[in-house]
Formats: sequence, structure tokens, C-alpha cells
Amino acid sequence: MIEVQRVSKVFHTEKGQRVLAVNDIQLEIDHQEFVCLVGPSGSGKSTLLRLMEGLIEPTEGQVRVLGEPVRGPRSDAAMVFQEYSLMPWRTVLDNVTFGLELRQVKRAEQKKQAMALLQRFGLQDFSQCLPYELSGGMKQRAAIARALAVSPKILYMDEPFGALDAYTRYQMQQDLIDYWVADKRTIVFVTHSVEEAVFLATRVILMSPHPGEIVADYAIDLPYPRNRWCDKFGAHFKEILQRLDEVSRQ
Ligand SMILES: Nc1ncnc2c1ncn2[C@@H]1O[C@H](COP(=O)(O)OP(=O)(O)OP(=O)(O)O)[C@@H](O)[C@H]1O
Repeated sequence: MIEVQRVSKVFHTEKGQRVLAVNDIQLEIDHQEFVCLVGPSGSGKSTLLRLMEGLIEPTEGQVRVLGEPVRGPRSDAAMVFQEYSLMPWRTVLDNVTFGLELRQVKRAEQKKQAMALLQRFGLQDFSQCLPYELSGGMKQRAAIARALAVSPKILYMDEPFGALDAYTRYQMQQDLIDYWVADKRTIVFVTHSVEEAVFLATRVILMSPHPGEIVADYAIDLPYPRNRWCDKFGAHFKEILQRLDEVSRQ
């Protein structure tokens, strides 16, 4: 579904320095995979995600989605960022219907679909609120509902739960995985947390810093819902964390 073919990205800083952010990345992601990108700070996780999304262009190599070269953001993909990407002047409902408006879906149908998503994410009673009236977790639920409203084939998520407290983060992980198990889409998810990656992903890609390269690719063959306290979860967690520790010291 997503093919990253020998992709490198060089940035040029304001001071004229050349930064090789990701180097020679080769990665194939299949339909309905839930892939987490983990790695130390500066290992190029967000850069790789932005390259897949088409927000930036590779310096070398090519990204293809569904067999087509990526030349910009695709209408069948949606994104969720760490900072809640809601429009502050629109109600929660109108944030969720936004993508459907652009697709000229009839208003009654927009509302029906948006309310079903708000219900799924426990926000049905807040549909008429403005974003500032919501907690951080609720805002991020609304942002995810907004992204899902357009039924994207691919969901790109960049540290979506990074700003949340630990308990809200656990709840959000559970909500997201419940959604994905019921309605599988391809998800590419950037996180600093190995625990979060092992809880969510079918596959964890580990990246090294300077330059960002893929150093390991782990299949997480645990059934859903996952139990953080079982031995197998612990074994995956330990294996990836140990390697991350090695990579971070290099
Ligand atoms: N627009 C840019 N201009 C210059 N350098 C950049 C730019 N974007 C990223 N970089 C550099 O590319 C490298 C990779 O950055 P990136 O944000 O992709 O890493 P990351 O693994 O997502 O980091 P973090 O976990 O801290 O968010 C870093 O050295 C960063 O400074």
C-alpha cells in the first residue's frame, strides 16, 4: 500500500548547514497494517511520516501509495498531529463535518456520519461545544474523529497522544485500537513510547539518529485487546527498548 523506495531527505538550515534527516529508507507497509515508528529524538520519524504524507519531497528516492508516486497530500489519507488540529471558531460537530463539507456531502448526511463518530469517541454530548471548552483528551478525540470522518484509507499520526497525561493516554490508546480492530485501516503512527508502540502496532519500526535509518523491524504478533502485564508483551517491550537504548548510545 505504501512503498518508500530508497528515500533520503536533506534539509538546509537557516545557517546553511546540510542535515541528512533520513537516509536510504526502504519500507513497505501493507493494507490494514498498524505500523509504529519509534526512535530517539532526531531520528527522522516525523520526517519519514511527512515524506509518506506528501507534505515534503524526498531529496532522493520515491514514495508510492497504492502504486502512484506521492506528489502532495492525498485525499484518501488523513493526519493527526500532537497539537490538536481543530479550528477554534467551529463547534466540535462542525470540525468533524469539515472534510465532508469539502466533499460536498449533503448536510444531513454530514451530521449523521459526524455524530456516529462523536458517539464512538464519547463526545456526543459535546457536539455544540467550541474546542476551548474541551479537555486535552477530548480535543484529541475530536481531532481523530475529524480525520476519520472522510473514511481515509490511511491515517498518519504524529505523536498524537504525546501531550496527554498518562491515564488519558491509556484511554486514548484503547479507544484508537478498539476503532482499528472494528474498522481496520492502514495506520502509520509516530511515538517516543515503546510501550505505546507494543500496545498498538502490528509492526514496530526502529530508527537510529544522524542520519535516520531503519535499524530494526519487529512484528508484534500479540492478539487484541493487548494485556500490558502479560509475559509476551513484556518480552517485546524489553527487546525493543534494549535495542533503542543501544541505538541511542551510538
Ligand atoms: N525543516 C527542517 N529544517 C532543517 N532541519 C530539519 C527540518 N525538519 C527536521 N530537521 C532535522 O532533521 C532531523 C530529523 O528530525 P525529525 O523531526 O524528523 O526527527 P524525530 O525523530 O521526529 O524527532 P523527535 O522525536 O524529537 O520529534 C533532525 O536533525 C532535525 O533537526
